[in-house]
Order: sequence, then C-alpha cells, then structure tokens
Amino acid sequence: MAYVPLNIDLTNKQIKVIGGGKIAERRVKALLDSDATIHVISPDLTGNLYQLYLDEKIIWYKKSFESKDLDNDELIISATNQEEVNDVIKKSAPIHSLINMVGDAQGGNVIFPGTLKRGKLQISVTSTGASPKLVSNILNDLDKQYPIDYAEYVDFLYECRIIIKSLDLEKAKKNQLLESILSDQYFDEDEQEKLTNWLKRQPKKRAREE
Ligand SMILES: C[C@@]1(CC(=O)O)c2cc3[nH]c(cc4nc(cc5[nH]c(cc(n2)[C@H]1CCC(=O)O)[C@@](C)(CC(=O)O)[C@@H]5CCC(=O)O)C(CC(=O)O)=C4CCC(=O)O)c(CCC(=O)O)c3CC(=O)O
Ligand SMILES: NC(=O)C1=CN([C@@H]2O[C@H](COP(=O)(O)OP(=O)(O)OC[C@H]3O[C@@H](n4cnc5c(N)ncnc54)[C@H](O)[C@@H]3O)[C@@H](O)[C@H]2O)C=CC1
Repeated sequence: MAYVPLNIDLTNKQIKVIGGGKIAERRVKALLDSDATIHVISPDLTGNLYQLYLDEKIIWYKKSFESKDLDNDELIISATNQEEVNDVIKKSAPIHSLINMVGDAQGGNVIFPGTLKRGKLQISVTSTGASPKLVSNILNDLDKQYPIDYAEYVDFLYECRIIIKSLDLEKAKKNQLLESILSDQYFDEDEQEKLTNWLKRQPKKRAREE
C-alpha cells in the first residue's frame, strides 16, 4: 500500500481519539493547533490530557469505547492498548473516515509522520511503519541542521515572495530573485531588511497596467 503525503486543514472537523494514554496524548498535542473539535473516549487520561480537559481544549467521555461512539468523525485515532478494541474501532469506522491505528502502521488509512516544525516550515518524515526509531534519528539530525530561528528566516522568505510575485517582472526574472534570496547572506537580519526595503521600492505589476 502506498501512502500519499498531504497536509490537511482540520478546522471545524470532528476528531475522535480512543484511548487516553501516552500515544493518545502525543496525537492530541499534534492536533491541538488545528482548530478541530477533539473528543477523547477513555476510562482514564494521562495527567497532561486531564489538564487539557480542564482547560476545555478537549472533550472527554469517561468510558470504554462502544461502536455507537463513532458517527460524523472526519478523523478517528485508535490509540488503546487493547488489540481487540482497536479491531472493533476499525470495523465501526464510517466508510468515509480517515483512521489512524497507532499500533498498526498499515491498519488504517492515515499514518502520522514524525514532524519538525519551524514556523511555516514543516518537515515530515515517515518510514511507513518500517522503523519509527529511524524516523526519530532523522528528526534529530534535522533538528541540528535547522536551528530554531529558522522560523523567522522562513517568514522573511515568505514576505519576499509575496512582494516578488507582485512585481512588474518576467517570470524568469522572478524565479531568479526567488533563488537569490536563498543566499546565505540573508540569514543576517540587517541584510534581510535591506533586501525587503529594496524589493518594496521596485515597480509593481498593477502600477503599469493602470
Ligand atoms: C505507524 C505509526 C503510528 C501512526 O501512524 O500513528 C507508528 C507505529 C508504531 N510505533 C511503534 C513503536 C515506537 N514508536 C516510536 C516513536 C515514534 N513513532 C512515530 C510514528 C509512528 N509510529 C507512525 C509511523 C512511523 C513511521 O513513519 O514509520 C513517531 C515518528 C511520531 C509520533 O508518534 O508522533 C515517533 C518518533 C517521534 C520523535 O522521536 O520525535 C518509538 C521510539 C521511541 O519511542 O523512542 C517506538 C519504540 C521502538 C519500536 O518499536 O520501533 C510501534 C510498536 C508498538 C508496540 O510494540 O506495541 C508501532 C506499531 C507498529 O509497529 O505498526
Ligand atoms: N505510534 C507509536 O509511536 C507507538 C504506538 N504504540 C502502540 O500504541 C498503543 C497505545 O500505547 P500507549 O498510549 O503507550 O498505551 P497506554 O497504556 O499509555 O494507554 C492506553 C489507553 O487506552 C485506554 N483504553 C484501554 N481500553 C479502552 C477501551 N476499551 N476504550 C477506550 N479506551 C481504552 C486506556 O485506558 C489508556 O488510557 C500500544 O498498545 C502500542 O500498540 C506504542 C508505542 C509507540
């Protein structure tokens, strides 16, 4: 089975996480920024999940899973430590749902990659279940390669790209500019400022059309 990498917007979607242990907590943390509604079904919760429940970041059903618990869920995360329960969850999932089986890489239709985040830059790595530890090692290497302040650097690139797109230039010239802003000198904030100011002074596309 081949898994296709996609980045998904889950705003206002309904997510059910079944299980309240360590891995459920990891998934909930990965989903917290998504503005989805997160329901957790589990007789117990880790301390951190319980705090998220108190803070009203998640909705908690203090109970064991039953088939009827799944209805309009766009994403289901099966994260109990009971294989039989995980099997029932999989069988009860509505046909259209995305389902992640944390204990069986190929059992669901969604795999959570390991992710390194630097603001708008996200690097996701998966081995499709072959070796989570390899994924972890690769993420550690990437962590050293892309320091924390990369988030600001990526914001700078984003700002430049918006301006460059608006300029009165041939496509080839724009591509050249987009390439040149990747030069190491622009890791420096003063250089960044000089360049953005210069770009802002260049003639805009619309100015000529008018
Ligand atoms: C399919 C997937 C789940 C999904 O899609 O949700 C999955 C499945 C399983 N993991 C298992 C075990 C371990 N997982 C880790 C670590 C991570 N696992 C992650 C992802 C995934 N793990 C998904 C695809 C991964 C891929 O791309 O290949 C990471 C990358 C991201 C994350 O979880 O957030 C995170 C590193 C994050 C980081 O370091 O930052 C460690 C290492 C450790 O904890 O040190 C171990 C113990 C060592 C070992 O067993 O190898 C087991 C056996 C369970 C058992 O034996 O009971 C299964 C079940 C199975 O074998 O299928
Ligand atoms: N994806 C990954 O990286 C990893 C996945 N795993 C897999 O994930 C599974 C869960 O691991 P952990 O979170 O560490 O286990 P855990 O023991 O910390 O948590 C299991 C949770 O499931 C709940 N649960 C049990 N029966 C239930 C039921 N009938 N209905 C609702 N909730 C129920 C428990 O109350 C508990 O909250 C493991 O069995 C393993 O197969 C394990 C390690 C890493």
